[in-house]
Amino acid sequence: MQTIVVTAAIIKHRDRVLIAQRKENVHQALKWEFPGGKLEAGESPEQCLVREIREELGLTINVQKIFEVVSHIYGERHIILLCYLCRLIGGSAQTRDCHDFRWVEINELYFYDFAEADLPVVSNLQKRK
Ligand SMILES: Nc1nc2c([nH]c(=O)n2[C@H]2C[C@H](O)[C@@H](COP(=O)(O)OP(=O)(O)OP(=O)(O)O)O2)c(=O)[nH]1
Ligand SMILES: [Mg+2]
Repeated sequence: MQTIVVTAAIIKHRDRVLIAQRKENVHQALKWEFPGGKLEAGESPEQCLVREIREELGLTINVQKIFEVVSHIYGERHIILLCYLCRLIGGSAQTRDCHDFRWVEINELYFYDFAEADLPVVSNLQKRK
């Protein structure tokens, strides 16, 4: 089994959080997630998140602190998901490398079909609201 390290950004802005929908024809296609991606060689998790959020949504963020670490197995893929609280510092979101995105209230997160690894993160966000 392969283990991959993935970063995910919880970007809160005016009582809403940014969620993204994964593209068609990728792992977990069309599921909703906290945007981010795989750590590349030599990169810190913070650098990875800043890069991924620019690539996928065209936004500039500050990575603030770790919120949750999730270990999840999807068949033959084991992911370690590092979820960070982030602050938006520039840009307005565009669908550069995602299918869609939404700014949603924390109590609306339940309406979206999230990737399985995100379910504990969604419920923790709702608890700590
Ligand atoms: N970014 C992100 N990935 C997640 C979340 N939940 C979840 O199960 N994943 C999984 C889906 C994928 O198997 C893996 C992340 O891969 P990815 O496809 O986003 O990676 P990437 O952005 O670097 O894209 P690529 O270069 O591989 O195309 O983690 C989440 O909330 N955010
Ligand atoms: Mg990604």
